[in-house]
Amino acid sequence: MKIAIGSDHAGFPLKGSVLEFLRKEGHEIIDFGSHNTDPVDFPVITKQVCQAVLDNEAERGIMICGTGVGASIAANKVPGIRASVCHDIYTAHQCVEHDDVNVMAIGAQIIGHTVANELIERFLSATFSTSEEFRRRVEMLHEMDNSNQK
Ligand SMILES: O=C(CO)[C@H](O)[C@H](O)[C@H](O)COP(=O)(O)O
Repeated sequence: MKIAIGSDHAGFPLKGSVLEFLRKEGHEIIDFGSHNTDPVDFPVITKQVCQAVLDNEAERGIMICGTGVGASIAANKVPGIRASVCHDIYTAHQCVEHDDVNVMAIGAQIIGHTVANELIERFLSATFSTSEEFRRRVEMLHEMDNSNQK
């Protein structure tokens, strides 16, 4: 799968092991930085990751900040993006199955690399349900995106 990934300075320490894991699993990666621990504002990198998903350069996005919170807030402001902080296994797959989440946010100050890799594996292997109820709800989210753009 093609994955767009990014972090801020707080997420950078976890990004290395995540990149290694993604490569080992055979994923194609677009890395939008950060490439060191110099302070960088998470909305800047988050927007780039989200744009790559919207442009179909990547099928899913992964953002790593300190807590995952700032990145998920920023990503959810981009029309067409549905983002979630995923710090437990159930959320990591259910958010895709029910809500068609396309950007996962994780916090390097909250979880370690082993948990991060397992969460990412569950997120990437999940697929959106074909059930009408979930499709209907995500369609409502699209409508909210469109009305907010006006
Ligand atoms: O977690 C974050 C936002 O939700 C950020 O990654 C930062 O860790 C957090 O905002 C703290 O900022 P700082 O510049 O690292 O002190």
